[in-house]
Amino acid sequence: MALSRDKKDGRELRIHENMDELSTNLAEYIAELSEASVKERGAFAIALSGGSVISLVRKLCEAPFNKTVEWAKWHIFWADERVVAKSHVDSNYKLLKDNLLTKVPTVPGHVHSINDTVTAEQAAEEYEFVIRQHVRTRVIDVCEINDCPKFDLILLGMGHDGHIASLFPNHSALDEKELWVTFITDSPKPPPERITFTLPVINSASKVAVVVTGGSKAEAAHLAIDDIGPDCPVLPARMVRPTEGVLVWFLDQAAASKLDGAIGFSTCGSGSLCM
Ligand SMILES: O=C(O)[C@H](O)[C@@H](O)[C@H](O)[C@H](O)COP(=O)(O)O
Repeated sequence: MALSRDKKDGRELRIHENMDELSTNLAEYIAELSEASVKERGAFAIALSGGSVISLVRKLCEAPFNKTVEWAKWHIFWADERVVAKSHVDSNYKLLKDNLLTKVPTVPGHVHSINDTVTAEQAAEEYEFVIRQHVRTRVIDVCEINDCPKFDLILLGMGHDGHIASLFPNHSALDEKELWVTFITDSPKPPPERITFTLPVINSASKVAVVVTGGSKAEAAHLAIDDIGPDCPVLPARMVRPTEGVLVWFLDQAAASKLDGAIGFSTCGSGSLCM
């Protein structure tokens, strides 16, 4: 039974007993968002990160999701991507292609990967142009407050250091407020060259889901989620605070083990936790 705790400032915490429960809950969440977006806008604009979250997304290849999700309405982007060939083992495009895109009927023309033949700087520039085109046609919605793209869902993992997408602690990319897509050439997590959404784009999304599993990330999850006071190190994951949208954390019990009050959960109704 998934446990979840609604936090009053627009954030929700869902803690799961095991990976199968987490992957099922995540798939249900994504399928629900897809259905709502297609109904409302005729499209579902999703941006995904790389890492272990994609192994959990594989659940969407199974029944009922593989048949019930309107895959042809999906427009797929990457919240960050390594600047390597799309066939390279480090490519987030290859990761999603191998785990999802070859297994469900998405439309190839709706899969928007980076240009892997240019520099990181050029790839970021071109990717932003592609996103701008899709905002203009409203395939991607727009955030009325700041004219940023308003993705229906941005799906992120989190590193042990609290990085999200390719926004790493104390990196200048965190300060980028104008560009929608920027690039780095010194990623502490290899490979070094990456493009990444900037925080304004991430925080303009309708929904942001951050998926964190494993005890090695428990401290970062605590620092990212709990109210720690003014001396709290500001991890990139803590800077994910959607302006109008909703942030949902999907954690397993190991990753949640250092959260304040994590032991105080009790389930009520459909697995939602009543504080
Ligand atoms: O391209 C990347 O490296 C990812 O986008 C990165 O942000 C990833 O999501 C985290 O590092 C978590 O990765 P794991 O879940 O595999 O630890």
